Amino acid sequence: PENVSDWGKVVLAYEPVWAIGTGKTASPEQAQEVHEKLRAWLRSNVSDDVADSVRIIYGGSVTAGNCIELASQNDVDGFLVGGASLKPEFIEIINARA
Ligand SMILES: O=C[C@H](O)COP(=O)(O)O
Repeated sequence: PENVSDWGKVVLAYEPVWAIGTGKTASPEQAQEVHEKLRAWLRSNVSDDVADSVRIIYGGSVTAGNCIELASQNDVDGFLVGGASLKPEFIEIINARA
């Protein structure tokens, strides 16, 4: 933590390996559970400020069809999009948290 001078520029991504490019997506509950634990780790090991400001994004078969529900989770701050970023539906994923 002491080696990072600006936590505002740090983005943490959670990507379950079984979800990358497979069409299998973590459920919103699964993603929330992991993101919440990552944020709790930051709170314990770094600071409240960092825990509250670091963006924790989810990656793994995000689509227009599942992005709204995933984005509705408290600790899901955005997405790391692979395959769907090459399709027109990408705009819907970009706007999922708008
Ligand atoms: O680089 C992107 C991530 O590995 C997720 O890829 P995906 O959205 O095709 O599963």
